[in-house]
Amino acid sequence: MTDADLPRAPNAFRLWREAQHTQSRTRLGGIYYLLAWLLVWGFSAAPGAHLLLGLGTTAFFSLILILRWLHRLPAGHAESDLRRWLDLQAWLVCGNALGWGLVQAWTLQTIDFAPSQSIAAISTIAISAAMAFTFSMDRSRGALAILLLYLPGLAVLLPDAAAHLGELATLALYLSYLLLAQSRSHREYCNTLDLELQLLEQRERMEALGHTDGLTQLGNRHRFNSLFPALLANALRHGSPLSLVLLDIDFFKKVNDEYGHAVGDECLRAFAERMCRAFRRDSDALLRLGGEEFGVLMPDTPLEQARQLAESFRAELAASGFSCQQQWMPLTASLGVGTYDPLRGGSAEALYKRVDDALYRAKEAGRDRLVLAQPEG
Ligand SMILES: Nc1nc2c(ncn2[C@@H]2O[C@H](COP(=O)(O)OP(=O)(O)OP(=O)(O)O)[C@@H](O)[C@H]2O)c(=O)[nH]1
Repeated sequence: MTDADLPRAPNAFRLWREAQHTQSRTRLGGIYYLLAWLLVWGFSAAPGAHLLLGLGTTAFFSLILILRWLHRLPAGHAESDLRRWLDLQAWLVCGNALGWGLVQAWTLQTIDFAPSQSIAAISTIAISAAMAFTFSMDRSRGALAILLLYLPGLAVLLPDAAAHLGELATLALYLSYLLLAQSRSHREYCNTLDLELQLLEQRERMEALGHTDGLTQLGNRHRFNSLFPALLANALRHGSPLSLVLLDIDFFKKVNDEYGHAVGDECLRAFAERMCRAFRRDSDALLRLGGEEFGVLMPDTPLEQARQLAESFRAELAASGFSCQQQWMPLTASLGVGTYDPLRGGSAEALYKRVDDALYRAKEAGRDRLVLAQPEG
């Protein structure tokens, strides 16, 4: 998945990231339960005497291990799919934890497992500590999984609390430490996610700025250079025409010279706004190519349609001129229009040159006019 495919809305991004982290952080967890169980069983006083329990528990931990391994993330980032995936993964993790809690309780009350009690206890401490620090994506589910590791053992010790006061107090202390650590690692996880989201948004803003002309907010030359070949390739693939209009304000230098640069800027902004009103299709790309030169890329638009739109823009501009600071001044533009015909082929550079030549001829012929580009030779 590339950055362009990442979910854009913050909540969708968080959910998608949570699912990703949950997968990478919980995939291997199941193996430790299985290994710990084999140690507990293998070092008990009489493993052979508990063959059925030993094999059954081995099968249980193996099954959850396989299920956790096979439970792969959904391909897209549909919210309902991700939530369902997270729910099932949490069931598997909690089921694993409860299974281990029961093993721990079993060792505490079965005399044959007395020799492996410390193996079970160390394993519980190691697994729960790992859980507090790695399963930090979801605070309540992480806390539940930790509690499930300890509660069955505590339930066995509680009826004879007086005899186990020291162990119970230590366990309670350690459990509260774990829950605090898990809550803290959850906060840190959320902060990291916030930071990642901010970075992503900043990068998007920077990219947009790099493609936008600061004065008119139209796409800039950089945007044109990346968009033009892409739209041309698209036109070729779909067999549809792509029209290009180049527009150049006439005698713009005079506006600057007579009224000042600020009015010149205002004039460029007003020109861009008029373009936006004239070329309204969502698929049209409006660009400022530099100075007082503008362009419009019109996908799926035949020459005649592009000519009509461009011509009505020109006529309206010439009729209304430009008003600024309670002054009216004439404003006209020269235009070149051409179309890429996918049947004839040709490159982006060739189309640009044909339309630019047409614009030059419009200037040469006296300005305030539209000239059609020569057909592809
Ligand atoms: N105010 C302002 N002026 C700009 C900007 N960019 C370019 N210009 C000016 O636009 C003018 C373009 O002048 P020319 O290339 O001679 O074009 P023209 O005066 O429009 O003449 P023709 O195109 O031949 O009709 C120059 O004076 C540039 O300084 C800008 O961002 N703001």
